Amino acid sequence: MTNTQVTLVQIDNYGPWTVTPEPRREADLQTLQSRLYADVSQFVGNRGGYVFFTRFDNMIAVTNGLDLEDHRLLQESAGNRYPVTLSLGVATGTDPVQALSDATTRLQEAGSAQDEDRRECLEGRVIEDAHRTADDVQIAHFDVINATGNYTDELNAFDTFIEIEQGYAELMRHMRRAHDSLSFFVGGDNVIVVCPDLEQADYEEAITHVEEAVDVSLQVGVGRGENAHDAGFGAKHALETCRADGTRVELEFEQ
Ligand SMILES: Nc1nc2c(ncn2[C@@H]2O[C@H](COP(=O)(O)OP(=O)(O)OP(=O)(O)O)[C@@H](O)[C@H]2O)c(=O)[nH]1
Repeated sequence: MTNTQVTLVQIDNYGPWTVTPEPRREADLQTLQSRLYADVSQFVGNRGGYVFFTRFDNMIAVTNGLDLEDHRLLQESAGNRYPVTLSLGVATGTDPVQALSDATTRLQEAGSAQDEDRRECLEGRVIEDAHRTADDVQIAHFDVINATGNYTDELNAFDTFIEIEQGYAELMRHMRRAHDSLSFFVGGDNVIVVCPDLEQADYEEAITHVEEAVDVSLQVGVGRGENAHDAGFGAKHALETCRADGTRVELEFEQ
């Protein structure tokens, strides 16, 4: 059984900050957001976790292996180096969507994202070391089949982007509704999905659904591990097997 530890990272009072005392230059906001994401990703990634940029002002992380002390250090380090601060909500569970909902509720109960007095909150609980297992995280790494030949080398860069985004939008909605999973675009033609205990047939169903709905063809590798890196690394190896064998779904673990 999976037991995913999810952390919601929220920039405190960011909306008001972007327009105080007057609107700030957009390029500066984009630079701040991408540097902050890079730093959070490096901090969490060095400890075996994954962070997804999602909306940049709210980022979602899989943090199995990080304890509350690690979370506090992330807040302190970001607060020392950026003009904004971070609040963190943490929750765990067999269903990653439910874990994210619980993490979100904890932050919402601590105060609004635009409450001046809610700063550097850390709410929630992590998985005790003694309860961690080698199957806690299940990650699926989806990729558009031959995106280079079908899109990148054929269409202009914006029309390629539209095709890839269509595939992502359909996959993310379907995985959320039908399979209780969280999907994140990670660049190129790749989508990483944080899953509960799904099986080969679930992934085949999702790929068929996306193909029928928006005519985008996907392949997927799936891995498990004690943290996001281990599960995601297994998924990448399984995806290489898809590429080598021409298969659509590869699991790197026994069902
Ligand atoms: N984040 C991330 N991006 C990747 C990864 N592998 C490839 N990409 C991105 O995906 C783009 C397309 O690469 P591929 O997926 O290998 O190319 P493809 O033409 O779809 O070929 P096949 O996947 O073999 O069908 C690259 O330019 C990268 O931007 C990965 O593991 N992680």
